[in-house]
Amino acid sequence: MTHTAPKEITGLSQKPTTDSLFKRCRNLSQPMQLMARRTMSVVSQWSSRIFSVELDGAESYFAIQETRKGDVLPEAFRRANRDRFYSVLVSCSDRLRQVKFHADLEEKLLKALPAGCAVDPMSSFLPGTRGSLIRGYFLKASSEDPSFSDRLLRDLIKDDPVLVCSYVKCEDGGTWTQNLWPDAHSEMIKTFYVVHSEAPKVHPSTLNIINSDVFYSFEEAREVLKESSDIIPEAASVLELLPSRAGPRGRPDFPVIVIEGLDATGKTTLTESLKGALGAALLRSPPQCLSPFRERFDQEPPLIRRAFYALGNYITADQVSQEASKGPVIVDRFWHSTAAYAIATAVGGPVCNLPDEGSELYRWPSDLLEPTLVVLLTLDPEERKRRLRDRGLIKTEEEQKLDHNQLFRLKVEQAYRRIVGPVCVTVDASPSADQVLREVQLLIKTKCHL
Ligand SMILES: Nc1ncnc2c1ncn2[C@@H]1O[C@H](COP(=O)(O)OP(=O)(O)OP(=O)(O)O)[C@@H](O)[C@H]1O
Ligand SMILES: Nc1ccn([C@H]2C[C@H](O)[C@@H](COP(=O)(O)O)O2)c(=O)n1
Repeated sequence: MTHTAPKEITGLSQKPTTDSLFKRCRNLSQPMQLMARRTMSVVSQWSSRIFSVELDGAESYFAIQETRKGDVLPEAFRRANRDRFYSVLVSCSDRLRQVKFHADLEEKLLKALPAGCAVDPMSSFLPGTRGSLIRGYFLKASSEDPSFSDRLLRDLIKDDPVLVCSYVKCEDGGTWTQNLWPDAHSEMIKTFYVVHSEAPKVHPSTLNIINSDVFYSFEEAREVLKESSDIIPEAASVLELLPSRAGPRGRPDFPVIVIEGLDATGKTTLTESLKGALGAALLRSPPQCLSPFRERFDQEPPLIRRAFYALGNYITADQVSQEASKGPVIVDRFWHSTAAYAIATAVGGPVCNLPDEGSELYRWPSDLLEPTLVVLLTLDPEERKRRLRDRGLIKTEEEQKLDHNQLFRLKVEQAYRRIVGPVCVTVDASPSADQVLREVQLLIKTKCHL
């Protein structure tokens, strides 16, 4: 089968040596050098990458090849009746700049692109390689003015940490080429043929979870806040509230019981009752002292938001240690919530995309106090919705959103159950508040001898 290379790439494939690229890097400012080095390291393994485009919530994968072998068109290229696509992937050695830029990119693209363009989330990764996932968007250009998108992306690539590719249909229509554009630091342009790729065995988002979504040590989470303090003044205030290091993990004198569950499963009701019934101290994570900063961190990308919640657990752990030398302690949410919500958010799609049971992603942080018992309250979704409505915090239009989020809630609940470390017991929270209290008291008696 014959294929004519698309015009824009003909004659541009002079590839400079790695050495000449490094030399060029040395003439750049330090942040630019870092950016260039990161780009080079990503580009050096470009042809081994798999690309994933999210279309209507489902992922379509494609690989790239230097020579044309077979023409199974990836889903992303089959659907729309367009003749041009682009990908914009964010890659930068400064992780804060990377996540902040990515967080703003979709809006930036949608604002700038002409009407009729579509922007879908996409990512690229090296199968099985931890930390290799980079995220961005797949653009379907408007056929009315294709040169507009070209110009926009050429401007973007000049100063911003992005790798841009255009996708052009081969003249015989059988397949498409991916053309990796040169950026500000290189003259490389590479052309590949796109081919369908099967879904990887493990969902690609799991490759970047460690220290991006879930933090397994105090130091790793604190480092993110330290890096953020230049751009987020509140981060400096949170750093001041932190203990100097993770507290000792020795067994507390009195039992520490954590109550976990989705919102409106009855945690507040139960923890208040347990406090009275057991004469226990009641603590929560995030702790009260972080309340003034929570709203601010909830607006940040996952890297920063999750580091904030992770650190909240260490502050609570310190308070727990002190209280547990005097009597039993009840804790409203702790590390299970931090990890389960983070994993469920990071992993798109259905429950089967979650890391398998036994995955290292569900391990308890080695430097965090282990509770004696974790009680996970579960509730039928309809009853939970009824309780939310009765509580007055739900409006009719929000119910639709809740239904839509049902998949997310299923993932949170599964992730909760898969976390290993302290003993975690599931309790059905649908009986009356008194009955739930009695059941949990019995559990505490059996497991904590209290
Ligand atoms: N066992 C129960 N039976 C019926 N209603 C209950 C029960 N437990 C709690 N509720 C009611 O359900 C609503 C949610 O309960 P609660 O605030 O304790 O949940 P929560 O898990 O702490 O929620 P959130 O995480 O959103 O703070 C409240 O109106 C509460 O009175
Ligand atoms: N220890 C914690 C407590 C809470 N979170 C996050 C997870 C959810 O996004 C949200 C739920 O809290 P609520 O609205 O019920 O107060 O907060 C966490 O990550 N870690």
